[in-house]
Amino acid sequence: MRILVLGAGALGGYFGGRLQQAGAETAYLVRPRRREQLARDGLVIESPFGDARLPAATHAPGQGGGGWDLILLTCKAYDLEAAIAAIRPSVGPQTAILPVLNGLSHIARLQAEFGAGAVLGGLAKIQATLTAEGVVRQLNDWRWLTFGETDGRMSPRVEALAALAARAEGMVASAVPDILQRMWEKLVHLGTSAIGTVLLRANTGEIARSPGGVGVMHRLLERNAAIAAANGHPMPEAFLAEFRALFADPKGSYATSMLRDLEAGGRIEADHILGFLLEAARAAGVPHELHEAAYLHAKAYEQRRDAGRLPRG
Ligand SMILES: NC(=O)C1=CN([C@@H]2O[C@H](COP(=O)(O)OP(=O)(O)OC[C@H]3O[C@@H](n4cnc5c(N)ncnc54)[C@H](OP(=O)(O)O)[C@@H]3O)[C@@H](O)[C@H]2O)C=CC1
Ligand SMILES: CC(C)(CO)C(=O)C(=O)O
Repeated sequence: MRILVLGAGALGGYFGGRLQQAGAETAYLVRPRRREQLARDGLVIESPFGDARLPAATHAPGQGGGGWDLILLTCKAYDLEAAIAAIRPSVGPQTAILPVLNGLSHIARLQAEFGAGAVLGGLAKIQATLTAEGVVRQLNDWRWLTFGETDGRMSPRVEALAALAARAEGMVASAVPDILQRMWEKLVHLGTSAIGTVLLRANTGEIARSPGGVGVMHRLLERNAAIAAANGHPMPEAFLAEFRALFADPKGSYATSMLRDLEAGGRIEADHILGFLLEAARAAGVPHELHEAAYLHAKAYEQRRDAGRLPRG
């Protein structure tokens, strides 16, 4: 399978590298700084499932050529428009686009641009980061990539990707017939975790050990589940039980990529995740004062960051 990976950050570097190791012909569409790192050091992965240093073929955005079976789209949401422009010349009639971004609204945007049939649904459950030195570091043993056709068909192309990924070390990939339901579940999971950890600037254990912390997280979980249900995606009871337990665990150290990005002074997907959920809560008539506070907190952070007034680490 020929795979073009947009971005060689945490997820693009990790899953792209693992699929490359499994035998895919892989190239990375990257901007100049990352391109220099990859040319100098190769694609470096540090992982509980085995470290790797792989040769990485790279192309500049917009110059990836054609003939790709799959484009793995791994940018952050705030880079989506630039990423669309970067992959456009590489999308042919046989190319499937698999975005692994958190959130939901990018699917409609990609479908509007490339046609509904070109776009798969996808989600990643992993904790990974790209260090300043260009190392893709997997932070724990989470390694799940889930994808499927948005119309639920188990098509030859999703089966082929699942078969390739089954040969890859350090990842568990599943082709599923209900990817939109899975993406809503991920949004409830991530949305609750991100609102809580970003608003309170703490991981789930630190929140659970603080007065009222478990109650706040559980209220958020219920409200996000109510939003999903109002959109036709009720959360299964087993899913809710798993996350109630996670958010109540005083020994937990669960954090989100949004909290990591914010603590590093980086850009965050405030509109795509927090703004989206706030709008969806309003539309569904779900109480949303916590959503409002989290979104406001994130937008005020962006103001401060853009003005260069973040404390120096
Ligand atoms: N990290 C995690 O643990 C998880 C992340 N996610 C989600 O996955 C998505 C990706 O996150 P993550 O991998 O952490 O992000 P990263 O910031 O680590 O990687 C994104 C990469 O995309 C590149 N990129 C963006 N736009 C372009 C472009 N136009 N052309 C070329 N390269 C581009 C960036 O390059 P440059 O360096 O040039 O900016 C960057 O290296 C997000 O939606 C996130 O919420 C989901 C689950 C877990
Ligand atoms: C759900 C979670 C926390 C881990 O996959 C995530 O998606 C993130 O950190 O962005």
